[in-house]
Amino acid sequence: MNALAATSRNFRQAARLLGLDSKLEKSLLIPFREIKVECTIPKDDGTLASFIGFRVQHDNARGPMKGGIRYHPEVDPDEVNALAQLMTWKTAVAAIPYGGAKGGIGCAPGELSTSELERLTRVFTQKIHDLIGAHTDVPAPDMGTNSQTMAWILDEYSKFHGHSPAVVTGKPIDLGGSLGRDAATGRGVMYATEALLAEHGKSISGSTFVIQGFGNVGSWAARIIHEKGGKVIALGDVTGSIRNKNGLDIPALMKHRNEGGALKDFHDAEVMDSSELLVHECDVLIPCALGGVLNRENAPDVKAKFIIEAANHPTDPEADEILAKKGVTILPDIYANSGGVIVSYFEWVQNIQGFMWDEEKVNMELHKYMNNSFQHIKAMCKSHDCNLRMGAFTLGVNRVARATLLRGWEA
Ligand SMILES: NC(=O)C1=CN([C@@H]2O[C@H](COP(=O)(O)OP(=O)(O)OC[C@H]3O[C@@H](n4cnc5c(N)ncnc54)[C@H](O)[C@@H]3O)[C@@H](O)[C@H]2O)C=CC1
Ligand SMILES: O=C(O)CCC(=O)C(=O)O
Repeated sequence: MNALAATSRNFRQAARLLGLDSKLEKSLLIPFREIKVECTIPKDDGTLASFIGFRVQHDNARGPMKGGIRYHPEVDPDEVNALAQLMTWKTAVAAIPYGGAKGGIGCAPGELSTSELERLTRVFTQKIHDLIGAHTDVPAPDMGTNSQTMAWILDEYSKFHGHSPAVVTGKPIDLGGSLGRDAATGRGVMYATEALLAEHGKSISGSTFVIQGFGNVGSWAARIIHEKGGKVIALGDVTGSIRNKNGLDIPALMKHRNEGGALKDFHDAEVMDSSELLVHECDVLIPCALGGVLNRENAPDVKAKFIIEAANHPTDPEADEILAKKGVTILPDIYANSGGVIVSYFEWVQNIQGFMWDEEKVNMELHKYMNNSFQHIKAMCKSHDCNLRMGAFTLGVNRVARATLLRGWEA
């Protein structure tokens, strides 16, 4: 099942639990606007290369649409559509005043030079600049993009609309970015994990972790979990996977990676087959890379007791059912990885206020938002007798439905 079919299925299940009117249900599923643009750039060698860029703006009932921009070879319209829809429910679960959007360009960023990436980002921005904005649609980083990408978008957008720091979040601090945004998704993953484990009488310091992905989300999650005393016993990225049953030395691994070393060359670990990573023995499994990685093929072999969905849509519905039967508890993406968009919201607020918060305040507010959402999700689980995914979906969908109805349908 592709990401869009899976996300829409979860939405429909939540709509049924909530008893939503069928016309409202249909209207909430259809995206507000789907943008597809052709982006041609001169490569460094003078030849031309063409790429397709997408931005799907899913819903704006609760506020400006919000969501990342992904650079990856597998970016396709259905996936962007699904990710945009997930953003709508995610911002509602987090109770931040946004709708949902997502964008992407089908490209392999690792195969483009920095100047080619800059040209591509600028051309993409030229094509969509009149459809984004601080009060319409606010992009941010996602897989394959980072604060530098946001700086180029800010600069290109500002040529058309004047200096506009609030048009993107996840910017460099020197351009109005927020302290704590870089670490926010990983830190939010830690707060979410802490809340879930506490419910089960467990703690991060007494648990073992396996993490897939060592980019922005995975490396920060690993680092903060390690700081909290958690033992990260296996870890993998696109280049390979490693393990150490006594716990990987995450600060040393970060240093090794930041000096250009590949995971497999890290001295204090054993190289393992990446196909074993997601089914490795552990208490907590945290996928922090691609979608659909947990499916009917590997779900029966998963040994983790808890799965924290730091990636977007890592578990397909078939795996969801298999894992539920095995008694695995899954903390869903629209809550587990919401730390990133929550601190994006703080960044946007700071840009609009023209006042910068210190990092302590950012992290304290993030903790408060993550804990509040967890309590609200649990309340929905109780009132609808459902699992955490449906608790989060019913919470998010209900908030968007209420906002839509309050705004009215009159033309
Ligand atoms: N950056 C953010 O603030 C947020 C990101 N997310 C989600 O978290 C996930 C990761 O995003 P980022 O860390 O920002 O991306 P990133 O581009 O910084 O890192 C991606 C990581 O995934 C690894 N990876 C890629 N393909 C892989 C494969 N086939 N097998 C194993 N590892 C693979 C890469 O090697 C890299 O370590 C995505 O699903 C993204 O949508 C969710 C919320 C916010
Ligand atoms: O920070 C943001 O605005 C969006 C982050 C994002 O794309 C996500 O949560 O999946």
